[in-house]
Amino acid sequence: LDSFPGVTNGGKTTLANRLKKSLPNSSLICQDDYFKSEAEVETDERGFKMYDVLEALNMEDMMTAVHKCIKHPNEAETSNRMGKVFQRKSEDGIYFLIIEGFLLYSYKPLSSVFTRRYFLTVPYEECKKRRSSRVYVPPDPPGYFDGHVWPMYLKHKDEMEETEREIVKILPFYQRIINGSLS
Ligand SMILES: Nc1ncnc2c1ncn2[C@@H]1O[C@H](COP(=O)(O)OP(=O)(O)OP(=O)(O)O)[C@@H](O)[C@H]1O
Ligand SMILES: NC(=O)c1ccc[n+]([C@@H]2O[C@H](CO)[C@@H](O)[C@H]2O)c1
Repeated sequence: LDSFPGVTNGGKTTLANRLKKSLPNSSLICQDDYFKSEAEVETDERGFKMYDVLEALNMEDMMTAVHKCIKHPNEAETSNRMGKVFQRKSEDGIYFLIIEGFLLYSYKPLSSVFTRRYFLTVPYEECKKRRSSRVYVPPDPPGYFDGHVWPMYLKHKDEMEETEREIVKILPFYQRIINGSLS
C-alpha cells in the first residue's frame, strides 16, 4: 500500500495517475472523491466553507473502499476527476493500492494501513499560484487560500510530523524527475 499525502496542488493526483498507469495490478483511491456535499460542510465565522478539515470528508466510506480493495484487489477499478484509469493486469500475484489525498494522516484508521508513505509538498508561492488556476466546486472565495487552505495545511502538517516518523518527503525537483520518467 503506497500512500501520497501532501499539500493541495502539490501534484498528488498527477503522480498517482502516472504510477497507476505504470504499475500492473494497481488500484488508486483518491481522497477528493469522498468530500461531503456542500450543504453538509460547515461554515466558519467568516463565512468560509471548511473544506480543509477531516469533518468535510466521508472517511468511513473511503475506508470501506480501501478494505474492499485490499480484500479483492483484482476487482478494483479506478475513475477520478482525470477520467477512468484502466487496470493493467499481470499474473505475478503482486497488487498495488495507491492512495492519494491532502488529509491522509489525520484519520488514524487509514494512516495505520499504509506500507510506504511519500509526502508531496510545494512552497507557499507555487501552491497559491497553482491553486488560483484551479476551479473547485464551489470555487474558492476571495481570501480563501490565505484564510483557510494554507493555515489548515500547516496545522495538519505539524500534527503529522509529530506522529508520523517513517515518511519520505518528495520535493518539487524530484517530482519533476519522477513525473518525467513515468510519462
Ligand atoms: N511536477 C509538477 N510540476 C509542475 N506542475 C505540476 C506538477 N505536478 C502537477 N502539476 C500541476 O499542478 C496542478 C495540481 O496538480 P494535481 O491535481 O496533480 O495536484 P493535487 O495535489 O492532486 O491537488 P488537489 O489535491 O488540490 O486536487 C495541476 O495544474 C498540475 O498540472
Ligand atoms: N471536491 C470538493 O468537493 C471540493 C470543494 C471545495 C474545495 N475543495 C478543495 O480540495 C482540496 C483538496 O484536494 C482542499 O484544499 C479543498 O479546499 C474540494
